[in-house]
Amino acid sequence: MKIHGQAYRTIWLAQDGWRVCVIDQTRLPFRFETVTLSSSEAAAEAIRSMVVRGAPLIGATAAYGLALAMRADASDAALEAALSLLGATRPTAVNLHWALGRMRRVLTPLEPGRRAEMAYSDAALICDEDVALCRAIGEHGLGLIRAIAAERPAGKTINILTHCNAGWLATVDWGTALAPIYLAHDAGIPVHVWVDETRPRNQGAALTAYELGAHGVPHTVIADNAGGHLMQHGEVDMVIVGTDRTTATGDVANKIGTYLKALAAHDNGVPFYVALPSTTIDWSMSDGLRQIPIEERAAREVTHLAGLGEDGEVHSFRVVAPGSPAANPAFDVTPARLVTGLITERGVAPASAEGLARLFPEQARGAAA
Ligand SMILES: CSC[C@H]1O[C@H](OP(=O)(O)O)[C@H](O)[C@@H]1O
Repeated sequence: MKIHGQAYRTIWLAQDGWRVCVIDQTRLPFRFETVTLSSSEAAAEAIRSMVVRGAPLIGATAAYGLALAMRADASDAALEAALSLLGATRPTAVNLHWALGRMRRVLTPLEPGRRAEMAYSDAALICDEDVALCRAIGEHGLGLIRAIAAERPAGKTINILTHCNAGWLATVDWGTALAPIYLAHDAGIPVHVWVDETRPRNQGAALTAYELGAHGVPHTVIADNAGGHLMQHGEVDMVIVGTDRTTATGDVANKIGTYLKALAAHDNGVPFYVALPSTTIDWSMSDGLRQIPIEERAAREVTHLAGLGEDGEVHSFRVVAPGSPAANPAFDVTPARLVTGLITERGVAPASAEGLARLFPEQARGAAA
């Protein structure tokens, strides 16, 4: 997408052809800074510290992290060490394990001398594929927005609520939940986005608002607890969120707070859609609540808030009483029964094993085997 008129992806090769550049998302929205990664350890730290975040982008960064590792040492031992290092960074986003598993299958059979070249090639392919998958999600999601607009008075603004950041900053480009919104806006459909701030890391207030503003999409940042009230008063026509891992039966792990929005949507008859590439489906899981690992992040993310001071510098402020403990589960699981539909690159599926198997028969067969 474009920032100040310049097209960007979230991850790209440096001009030297081997180091990897990413946008430092911990500095947004106040500073647009890039980080150049030159080792698998740096790639792992970028994922752990959320310099890069979002399931597809985590997968892409891990893939390039393996390429950096193979450039340094392409031995079997080094490959295994890099897979372990990168695989241990964050537990919930399945794209991480999908990308590492794909790269393992590609690299293991190769002579060490060929591994670096192939790793860079497959990492680039993973990025290009992600862009295409997310663009396709956008097209299918656009169809849903058009259908809702057709049921409203001509020209009425379609109000869409989203949680966290599932925009182009969470992927290589386009995003998942925001891709349909970008396409609807560009097609001239009047859309407005309620942007959940998304405590504690504020990906909504800091990243989604930044993205939508840069693209000229009308939006309003709201407290996380305001969404239910807006739904009760008819101010939300649909909800679209992303996901970090969705089971083969349609249970959805996403940023903490998503489940509460799904409950409010269900109670108010508001369609609740989840946008995802098939790389975010975990075909090995059928019970999200019991099987999906939920990342517990540092208490400091709850007790402190980063913001722009009067001096124009970014500071961290304590917002919790000194000495009070804080808990920080980073994701929750929305059961399939609360999900209206899954917007994938192959179309919109009911949130069920049958619905996903119809769109991805080859994957469902493999999981059943
Ligand atoms: C398209 S994946 C976006 C997904 O990832 C976010 O989590 P995090 O910012 O911690 O990586 C959030 O759950 C988004 O919905």
